[in-house]
Amino acid sequence: MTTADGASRWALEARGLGKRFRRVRAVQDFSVRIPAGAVCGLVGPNGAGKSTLLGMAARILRPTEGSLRVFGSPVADPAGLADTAFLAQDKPLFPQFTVEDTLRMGRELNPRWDQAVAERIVRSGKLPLGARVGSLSGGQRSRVALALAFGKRPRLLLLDEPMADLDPLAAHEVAGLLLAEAAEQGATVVMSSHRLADVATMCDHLLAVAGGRVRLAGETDELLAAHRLVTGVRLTDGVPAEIARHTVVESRTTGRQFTALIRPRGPVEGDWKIVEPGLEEVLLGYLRSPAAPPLLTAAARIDGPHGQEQEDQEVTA
Ligand SMILES: Nc1ncnc2c1ncn2[C@@H]1O[C@H](COP(=O)(O)OP(=O)(O)OP(=O)(O)O)[C@@H](O)[C@H]1O
Repeated sequence: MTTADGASRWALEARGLGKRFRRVRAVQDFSVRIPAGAVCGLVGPNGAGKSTLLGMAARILRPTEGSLRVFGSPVADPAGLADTAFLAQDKPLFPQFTVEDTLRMGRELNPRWDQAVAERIVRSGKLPLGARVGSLSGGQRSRVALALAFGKRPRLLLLDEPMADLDPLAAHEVAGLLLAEAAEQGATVVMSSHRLADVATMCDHLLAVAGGRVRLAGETDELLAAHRLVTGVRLTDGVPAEIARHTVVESRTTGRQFTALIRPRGPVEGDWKIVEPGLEEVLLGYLRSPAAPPLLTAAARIDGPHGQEQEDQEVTA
């Protein structure tokens, strides 16, 4: 689908996407889309396929199944390369280069380079342009790597754990910088992270993966609003019948106390305490329960032969 000016509404569209490394299926049956302009958190346990997915979108890895489109063009089309910036987990930079050399390299390699943007990011961290990259702290190196990425003026910024090695203060600073630059440039950001607090504060979209498959995808608010956390005193063994008629993502019992994360299919009957769960409760529920059906909001879902099935939802407290 395209907008009035002909641009694709979707930054990423995966249809039946898969990546196999010999016997390992790192990504499989992956059908999802991320709208242009989203700041999307990519979350999941170690080995879930997050880096593989980012690597395919960044054109570093070639899909072995299905298709992947970036702003409507097949990922194999070299024309889209200039639109994408990728910040790998280890933020590769040349340690012998100064900050200034690094920005010069960015300028020489990228036809759309914006020196003012790159310098603003570096200067706002009070980094001397003459400092050698190898002498910088982890947080300062992250800032240089982000300057290099944003200097490209990308439409799509793919970040693999951008804040993993930062202290809380530096992480807060880098998060603010990232959101401000992304908003100013109108860029779409897909950012993998194990730091759920960062994802909750920064991201308006979520893509949760496990075992190379989509578990949750769509607008964060909508995903959370589709769930309820139900607690109360259990009177029978197993999941009480009035709860079992909803989609039960996860349930547990401690003594006589029963707790369940559900996707309500209508009003929840019975004497239960019912609240809307937080991001961490929802994510952990899905990651602990591989058999729970995935949930994709209408914006994230791709219908068709490779699209995921989704149940009808009716959310009521
Ligand atoms: N080059 C490779 N060769 C073989 N197997 C690979 C390769 N890259 C990734 N894998 C495998 O693919 C699966 C997904 O790995 P990936 O790095 O995408 O996970 P991840 O979600 O990014 O994990 P983490 O949170 O630990 O960074 C893992 O089982 C991993 O061992």
